Amino acid sequence: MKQKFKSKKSSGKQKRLSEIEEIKLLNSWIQSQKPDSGSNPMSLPPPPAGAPLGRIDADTYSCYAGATKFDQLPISNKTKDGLRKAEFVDMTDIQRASLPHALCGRDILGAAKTGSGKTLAFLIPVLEKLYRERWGPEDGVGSIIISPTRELGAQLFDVLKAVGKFHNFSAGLLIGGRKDVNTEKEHVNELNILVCTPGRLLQHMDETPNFDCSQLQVLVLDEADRILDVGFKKTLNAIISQLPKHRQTFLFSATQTKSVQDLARLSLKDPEYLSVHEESVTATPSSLQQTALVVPLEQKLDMLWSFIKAHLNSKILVFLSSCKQVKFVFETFKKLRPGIPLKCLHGRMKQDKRMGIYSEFCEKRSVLFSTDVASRGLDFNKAVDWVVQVDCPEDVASYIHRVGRTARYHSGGRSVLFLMPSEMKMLEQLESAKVPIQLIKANTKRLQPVSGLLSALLVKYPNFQQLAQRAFITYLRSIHIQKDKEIFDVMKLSIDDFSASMGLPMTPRIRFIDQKKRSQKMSANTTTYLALESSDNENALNPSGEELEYGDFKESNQGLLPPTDIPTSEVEDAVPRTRILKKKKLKINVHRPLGTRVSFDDEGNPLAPLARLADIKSSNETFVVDKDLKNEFYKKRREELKQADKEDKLLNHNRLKEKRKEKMNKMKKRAAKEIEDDDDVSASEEDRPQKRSKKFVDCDSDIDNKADLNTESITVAEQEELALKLLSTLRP
Ligand SMILES: Nc1ncnc2c1ncn2[C@@H]1O[C@H](COP(=O)(O)OP(=O)(O)OP(=O)(O)O)[C@@H](O)[C@H]1O
Repeated sequence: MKQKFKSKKSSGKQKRLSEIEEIKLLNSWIQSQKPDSGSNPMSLPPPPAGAPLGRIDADTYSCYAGATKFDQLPISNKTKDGLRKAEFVDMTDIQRASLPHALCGRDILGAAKTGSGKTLAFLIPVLEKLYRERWGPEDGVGSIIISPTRELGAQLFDVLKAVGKFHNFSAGLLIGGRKDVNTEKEHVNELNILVCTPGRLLQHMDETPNFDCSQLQVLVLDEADRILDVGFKKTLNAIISQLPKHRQTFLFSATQTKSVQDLARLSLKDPEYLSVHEESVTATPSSLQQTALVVPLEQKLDMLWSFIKAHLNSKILVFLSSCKQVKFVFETFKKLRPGIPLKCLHGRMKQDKRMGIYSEFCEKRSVLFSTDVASRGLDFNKAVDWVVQVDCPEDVASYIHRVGRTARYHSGGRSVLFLMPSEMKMLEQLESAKVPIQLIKANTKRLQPVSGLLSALLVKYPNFQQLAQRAFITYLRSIHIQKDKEIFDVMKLSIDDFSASMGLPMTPRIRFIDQKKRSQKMSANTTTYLALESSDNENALNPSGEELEYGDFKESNQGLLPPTDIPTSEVEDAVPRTRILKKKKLKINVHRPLGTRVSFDDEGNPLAPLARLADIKSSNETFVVDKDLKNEFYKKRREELKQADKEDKLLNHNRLKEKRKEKMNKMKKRAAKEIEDDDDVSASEEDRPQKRSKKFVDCDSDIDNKADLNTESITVAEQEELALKLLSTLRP
């Protein structure tokens, strides 16, 4: 037993010694054969087949910069074993270009087409850095890998587990939507590698006691351009401010940021910019066949239905622009049973369900309706056959990531983009960004209309009507908030036909469109009005000022992120007009700012009150309000209001006085009459209490007061009479 313990101890020591030896060798190899800064290792010749690797003699090492296989790199045996086990042998272009630089400690900005193996390009150097630093459990967080979505985080974590299988690091997946945040908090400080979404990471930074990243060695931003855009700006800035500046940083994406500001925010030090496909003829994988179809808005659902029916043996990923649309199309199509399993994925789903759907779609032939939550990074296990973009992506980058869910690594794939006639400019933008897309004509003869079926469904299942209304509104709103107004113009859409195509019996009224129409009319009349009211309008159009959801996705960037929760108040649809008006009357907005009341000029044009004070300052008809005049205007208005208030108070006071006087008169008259009656009737002594009791019961007929009756002081006859009177007051 003792011997066994001894031999175990000595084998552990042996292992440590050999690890130290290995690290020493790796460090010397890396340092001696460093590629030149700014060079692209892919341009170097690969080591000749059968040539010795690593140390050749005392001070000579093999050149690793031109390596084409993982085995030729100065990486640990543990990583090599992990790679081998996962069947990774040859490197892809981005791996060949970036790994030699990353291994020698440089910051990397890596760009390569979708599905080209960027994940390993940053995971291998993370493992190697910590290994060479002999990172252990007591050293805490050594590397943070940030992903914009939970699903991508989970996928990265799986690859890390596979490649790092033989290492001893502890790693954790920290993503939103998980209930076990408290357990996470207990263990997060013991983790060496964190794979996380920005929100969850910041939550730990804010809430977990003693959460310490001060020793961080490597920071990775996967889908860097997405994480650096406005949606994550605040969160990322808060995270960065808590990280040490002295670290290695990797930024990877298929559509990389080149913004100097972004790089400055991350304090990158002379980063290596490795864009391996920049010279490529196309920006998308060459094995991807891309087509576009002109589909008017009102035919989109018919086209999608027909497409699904014609591809029942395929794995299809369908992109729509909002959660509500995904829900509507998924629920209604599911009821119509197209003959292929349907699934949906969006940011409003519970995390467990999201993960379940993601894994199922990896395994089975089916149709997955999704928002942009599935647009980046996801590598669905068995190839996706088709990517269908029913709603136009917000920009070229978004298009590239969406279609990139198919044709990954060496496999092929196809994609189709539905474009409305008003969105044809997108085709030009794609072509100029080197996206080879072919415009084809839809065969409308084979179109299988679905609108009739949807109408029937909406009648049968009233809750579908609500779904349809919300989907209708969120779609229009998603168009409205797009930045590129040349492509996205909500006013160009045939809204009634669209509503009918969804099976809706009436077109829902939408405030922001009504407002837009009104303001268009007004802008024809007066520029002043618009200039003064514009900020108000904006609030009305985006009432929550919401951080819109992109998957997780309480994350903003108006374009990328599908607008999700439109308040139901924006739906004014099928409710009769009178009811709406009634409701509206009750809703008085007490917070309505002064100056939004509309006045009219002599010709009947609407005029904002302050417009009267406006001066035309320049020839381009900009109206400027004089500050003094404005103050005077408000002062006068305040005085007017004060005066009106005073008058109101006086009026009320007089009214109350009058009422009191009337009451007094009535009482006086009644008393006088009673005295008269007493004089007329010669009543006996016994009669008197009767009178008193009568007074009691008659008094306001208040039956609740009956307990106050002083029954002790009155006779039986009086009591009987009282009881009778009481009963008569109770009778209906
Ligand atoms: N060297 C390699 N040998 C074989 N397969 C690889 C290699 N590197 C990556 N792959 C495979 O290629 C596929 C795509 O890799 P990965 O997800 O890293 O692509 P990506 O460039 O990050 O894509 P995206 O831009 O969409 O995020 C994965 O299935 C991965 O297993």
